[in-house]
Amino acid sequence: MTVEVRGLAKRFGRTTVLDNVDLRVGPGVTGLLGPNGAGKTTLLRCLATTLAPDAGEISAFGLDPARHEQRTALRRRLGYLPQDPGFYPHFTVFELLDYVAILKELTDRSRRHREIRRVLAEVELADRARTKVRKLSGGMKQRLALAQTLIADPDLLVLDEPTVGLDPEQRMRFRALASRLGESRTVLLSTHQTEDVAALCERVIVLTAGRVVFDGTPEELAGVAAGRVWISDTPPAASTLFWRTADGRYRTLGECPPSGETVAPAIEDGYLLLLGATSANAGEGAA
Ligand SMILES: Nc1ncnc2c1ncn2[C@@H]1O[C@H](COP(=O)(O)OP(=O)(O)OP(=O)(O)O)[C@@H](O)[C@H]1O
Repeated sequence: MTVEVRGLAKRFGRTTVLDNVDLRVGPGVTGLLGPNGAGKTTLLRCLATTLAPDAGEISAFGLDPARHEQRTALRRRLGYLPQDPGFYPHFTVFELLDYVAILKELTDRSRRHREIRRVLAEVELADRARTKVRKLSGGMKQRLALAQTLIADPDLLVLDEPTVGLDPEQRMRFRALASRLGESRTVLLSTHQTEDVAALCERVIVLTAGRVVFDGTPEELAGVAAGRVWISDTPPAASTLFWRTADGRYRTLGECPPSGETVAPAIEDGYLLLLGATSANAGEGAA
């Protein structure tokens, strides 16, 4: 396993944000799902060595980020896409990547510039190399953030909501890139997009209130809702989650509606059931 986490705990003030998290993540693409505030970013920050946990152990490539020298060695093998990458707005795209590449110890100028051209091509920003960062669109900034993550070809990629702000074409390109990387590297990404998990991840971990509540394949997550997704001509009781589909029928998650027929569940259904969300939005579906 690339990453092993045991008994990880983190509090901010009185709030327990990570509560005894155990994880093992190996090569391939693993998705981290969880509602807002579940602790995903906090967990990824601990793995990316930007935040020290209060308790527990992390080992990545056998290295312990709590130890200074091992932390440095780990950072050499790590690419981290933070949720809010702070960019210097007056840098050009190329200057910014050059700066990051220097921090990543690419000291040879021509090798470094080759590497920058490589990552710019990966995220389709080659034609923006001379553009100031402040002039990029939101989606382009996100791709620039991804580009800096790829510099020096890290073995472990920790990506916090990498598809936020990407248009559909760029999301597809990201999936292609991430799955290619996942063939030989370890990619751990957080997302709210269950479609990305379905399309891309071999494994999915669900975190809620700082605890791992599911760890399995996307199919197994969908399977949580097996026999609990229905299509019917009449709306169900208002206490279940349902909506009217384009063909005028009702899709219900949870209790069987009158004369309902079961349909195959999606990952999102399993995820929502796991979070106990079937009555949280009761009746909204009829709107
Ligand atoms: N530096 C901090 N100081 C205080 N509280 C924090 C800090 N960072 C995170 N938190 C709190 O920790 C909890 C978990 O936050 P975190 O950002 O890890 O969640 P998340 O699962 O990534 O959420 P989202 O999906 O909204 O990005 C939240 O209650 C948040 O307010």
